[in-house]
Amino acid sequence: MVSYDKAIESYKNAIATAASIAASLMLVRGVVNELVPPEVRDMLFSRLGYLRWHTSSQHTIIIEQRTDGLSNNHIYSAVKTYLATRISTAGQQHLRVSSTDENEKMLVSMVEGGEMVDVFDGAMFKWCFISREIAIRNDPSNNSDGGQQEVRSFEVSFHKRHKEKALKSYLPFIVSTAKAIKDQEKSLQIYMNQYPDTWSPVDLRHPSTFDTLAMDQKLKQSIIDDLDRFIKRKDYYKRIGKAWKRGYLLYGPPGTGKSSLIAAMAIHLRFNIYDLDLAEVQSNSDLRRLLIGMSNQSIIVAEDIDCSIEMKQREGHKLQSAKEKEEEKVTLSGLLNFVDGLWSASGEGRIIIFTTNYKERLDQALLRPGRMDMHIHMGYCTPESFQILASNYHSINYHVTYPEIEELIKMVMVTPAEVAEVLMRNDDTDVALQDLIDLLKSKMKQGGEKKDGSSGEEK
Ligand SMILES: Nc1ncnc2c1ncn2[C@@H]1O[C@H](COP(=O)(O)OP(=O)(O)OP(=O)(O)O)[C@@H](O)[C@H]1O
Ligand SMILES: [Mg+2]
Repeated sequence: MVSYDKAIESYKNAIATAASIAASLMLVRGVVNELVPPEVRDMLFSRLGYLRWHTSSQHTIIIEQRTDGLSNNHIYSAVKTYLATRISTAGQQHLRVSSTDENEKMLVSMVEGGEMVDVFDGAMFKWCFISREIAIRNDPSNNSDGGQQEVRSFEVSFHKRHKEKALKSYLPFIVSTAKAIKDQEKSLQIYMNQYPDTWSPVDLRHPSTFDTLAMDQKLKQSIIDDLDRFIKRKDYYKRIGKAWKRGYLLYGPPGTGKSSLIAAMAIHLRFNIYDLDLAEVQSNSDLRRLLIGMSNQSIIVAEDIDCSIEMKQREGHKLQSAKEKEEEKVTLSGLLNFVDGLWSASGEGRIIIFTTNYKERLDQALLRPGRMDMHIHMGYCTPESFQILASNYHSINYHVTYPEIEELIKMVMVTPAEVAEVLMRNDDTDVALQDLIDLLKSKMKQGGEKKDGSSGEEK
C-alpha cells in the first residue's frame, strides 16, 4: 500500500516537473523571441527540437526545401507531390491550391503550420508543413546585405519503433511514387523531321488511349501484352546480344485508327514519338544523324510507307564505295539496318512502327519474318468497335437502335473514323444514332457491302 502511494506521489512529481519544464520552455521561447538575435534563436530552437526528439517516443525527420541553402532537395519535391495525392480535403481547414500552367493539374498542398496524417504499412506518420524566416548573414563578398530568407520544410513524426520503416521503406516509397506521378504527368512530345536532319517537337495532344480505341478486344490486349513484355525484357535483349527494339507494321484502310493506335502505344509506354517523314530525308547520312538525334525510350514512326519510299534490296549494291552508300537515297531496308546497328549499342528500348494502307504493295523483304515483329490489321468497324465508339462519344452502353445498327455494321464497310464523325456531330444521342443508321443504309445502297458479313475484316 505504502509503495503504491509512493509510486503515485513520484508520478505526480514527474508530471509537475514535466509541466514546469514545458512552462519554462515556453517562457524561454518567449524571452528568446524578445531578446535573442534570430540566428542564435534558430540554433536554440533546433536544440530544443533535438531535446524533444530524445525525451519523447516520437521521432521526427525534417526535410528542408534546399539542401545547403541553395540547391533543391529532391526529397522535398517528392514529398510535396506525394502528399498532394494523400491529403484529405475533408480533414483540412486550410489548403493551398496551385497550378503552374493552364493545362497542368491542380496541386493541393498544406498551408504553413498545416498537419496531416498518412498511414503506411500499418504505421502512422504525422506530417507538418513549416515555413520559417531566417536571417541571412551580411556578406559583402557576394553582395548580400542580410535580410530575411524563407526556409520551408516538411516534418514527419512517427513512433520511434518505426524509425527503420520510415527511413528504409516509407521515404523511398514516397520518392518512387512521386517519380511515377511525375512520369505520368510529363507531357509527351511528337517530333517531326525537317530537311536535312533536325527534329522539331510539339506536345502530343492526341486523346487516343487503349481504352478509347475501337478495335477487336483480343487484338488490343495482345498488343498491350506485347508492349509490356517488351519493356520488361531489357536484360534479355542484352544477354542475347540483340538491339532492344520491337517493330510493328500497322495496315488497313484510311480512318481505321492506325495513327490513333500509335498515340495509344506512346501514351501507354510514356514514350515520345518521332514521326519520320522519309520524303524529307535525302541521304543515308541525314537519316543516320536523325536516328542518332532521337532520345532514349521512344517510338519512331514511318507512315504510309508504300507511298513514301521504295523498299530496295541492298544486296545489289555491294560494289558501292562507302561514300556512295552514304549519299544513296534512303530505303526502308536501309532504315532497318541502321536501326539494328545504331540501337544494338545504345541498349535503350525503341519501338519502330510502319503504317500502310496497302500491305500487298509492300516489298516481300519487309514482310518476311523477323523484319517487323507484329503485323497488326486495323479493319472496318465491327459491332464491338461501334460499341466502344458509342461509349466514348455518348457515354452509353446500350440503346434501342443497337440491334439494327449492329446488323448493318456487320454488312457494310464503314470505318471507325466515319462512325466517330457521325456520333460526334450531334450531342443528342437519339439523333446521332439515327444519323448513323441513315449513313449505313446509304452505304449499303451504294454497294459498300462487306464480302464477309461477320468479320469486319478488310478483304
Ligand atoms: N479504331 C478507332 N478507334 C477510335 N477512334 C478511331 C478509330 N479509327 C479512327 N478513329 C477516329 O478517326 C480519326 C482518324 O483516325 P486515324 O487517323 O487514327 O486513322 P488512320 O488509320 O491513321 O488513317 P490514315 O490511313 O488516313 O492515316 C481519329 O482521330 C479518331 O477520332
Ligand atoms: Mg494515320
